[in-house]
Amino acid sequence: MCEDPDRFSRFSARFDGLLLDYAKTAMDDGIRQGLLALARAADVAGARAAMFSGAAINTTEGRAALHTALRAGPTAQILVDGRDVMPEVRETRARMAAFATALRGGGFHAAGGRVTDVVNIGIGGSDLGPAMATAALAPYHDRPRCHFVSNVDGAHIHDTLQGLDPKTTVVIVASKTFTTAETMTNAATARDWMAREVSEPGAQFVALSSNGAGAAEWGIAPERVFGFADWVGGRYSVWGPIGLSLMIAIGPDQFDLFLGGAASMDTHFREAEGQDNLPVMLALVGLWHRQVCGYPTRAVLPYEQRLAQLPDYLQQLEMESNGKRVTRDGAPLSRVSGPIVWGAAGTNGQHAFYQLLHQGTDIVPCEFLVAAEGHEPELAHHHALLVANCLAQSEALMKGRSMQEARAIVAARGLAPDAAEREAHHRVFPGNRPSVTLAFDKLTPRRLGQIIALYEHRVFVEGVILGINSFDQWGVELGKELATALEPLLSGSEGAEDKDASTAGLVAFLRR
Ligand SMILES: O=P(O)(O)OC[C@H]1O[C@H](O)[C@H](O)[C@@H](O)[C@@H]1O
Repeated sequence: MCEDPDRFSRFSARFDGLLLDYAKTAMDDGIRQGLLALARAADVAGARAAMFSGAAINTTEGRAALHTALRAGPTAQILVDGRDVMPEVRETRARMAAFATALRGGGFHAAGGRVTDVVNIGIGGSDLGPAMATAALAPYHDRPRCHFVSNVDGAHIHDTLQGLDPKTTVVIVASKTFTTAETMTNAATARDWMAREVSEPGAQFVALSSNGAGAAEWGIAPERVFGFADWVGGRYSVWGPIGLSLMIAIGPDQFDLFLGGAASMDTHFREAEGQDNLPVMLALVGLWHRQVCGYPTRAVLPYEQRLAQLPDYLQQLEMESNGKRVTRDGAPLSRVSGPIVWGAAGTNGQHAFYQLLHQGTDIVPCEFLVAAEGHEPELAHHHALLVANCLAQSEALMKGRSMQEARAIVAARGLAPDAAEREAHHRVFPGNRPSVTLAFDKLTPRRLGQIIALYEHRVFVEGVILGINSFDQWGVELGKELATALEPLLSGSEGAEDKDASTAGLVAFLRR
């Protein structure tokens, strides 16, 4: 892949301020044509049209997957079961904006006056999206500090609430179902904390949920409940009410730009042809690596500290969507499921796990993300070093270092021949390790919206070609059921005799 001087122009695609470079993969014209033919054969275009139209494509749950409606423009009309859903979407967005504006501007009065801190309590899709996006857009924050609590481990809520003033804190309970055990446990703890100093704690609680009745029963007044339909999947929900903490942090105008970015990616995904279509090409490269080359994992490596949570976010988006063992019809999948997604921010990962990326025996396709510009012009030298590191890594993965080159390096050290030969082996890099780079001008709200939507559509295309339903998540159920049954065993009210030996032994040890 190093020799062809035209590779970059032939194996890259652009949209707006984004550039997708996949020239550092083993892709060639023939492979790309074959993959595009595969997409046509799987009728990706038809599935895409069905998704955007509001058809019930989430067949196992009998509902649409219409997160794109949450970011659709002011004139859009989208019918679900014959009814236009957009008036309600717009009305909720306007209510969110009014609430966020009041909270940011001091129009909302907490017991102690102006709100200083907002705590979002949620887990999975009700946490990862807003937490990731809020961290990503830190340069655009100008009002209350936003905190995120997800883990049922009491340490999480304890450490977050410590130091906050209940009289100037607003708690957002984010849960599509309003039944998730972790979230409801944390929400009750937050309410107790607030009740110690605030006479009417319910007035400082907000609910984001599809279960309006559940929120009302929990004591949150309807004016502070922001609802959404069941056709918004948890991991696709940052664009609507679940994004309220982000909207509070950056303001409704910047939030609109975030939505506008995603909407522009939607249009690009619907209109761009073949290899010009970024989500399609990202998906096809992913399928090529996983299904054809057989690489089991993919590393996501943002060279942007504020995107440090992107790998976590993408783990849910991709692995909960495409980690399935049966097709839409319930037949066993004749291929492997989507890859294991993992990663960390560069340059930190370089000093941790890149050793394996360069010299381990498994090949891990890497996905680098990097911006041309940072938000700290006074620290431009940091940014130059950051970008140099990003490009150096993909270059090193591609080029490697031959035994001959390693020998030359070792020779300069004047070692004895045996020792030199031994050491040279350690200094060989096999190279030809594939990577993709998503480069962009600057991590603005619009660009972040585009990047997230790009990944959503990539997951969709991969799911369609694999023939699976990317919008359900039955695989998380069993653990939840068993946890409910185990809790009384751990609190000691029931014996663990019926459990397997390992579980019973662990219960006995952990119960003390
Ligand atoms: O928003 P909630 O209903 O509380 O659900 C939170 C999360 O929990 C579930 O177990 C699912 O695996 C996730 O897709 C979901 O986002």
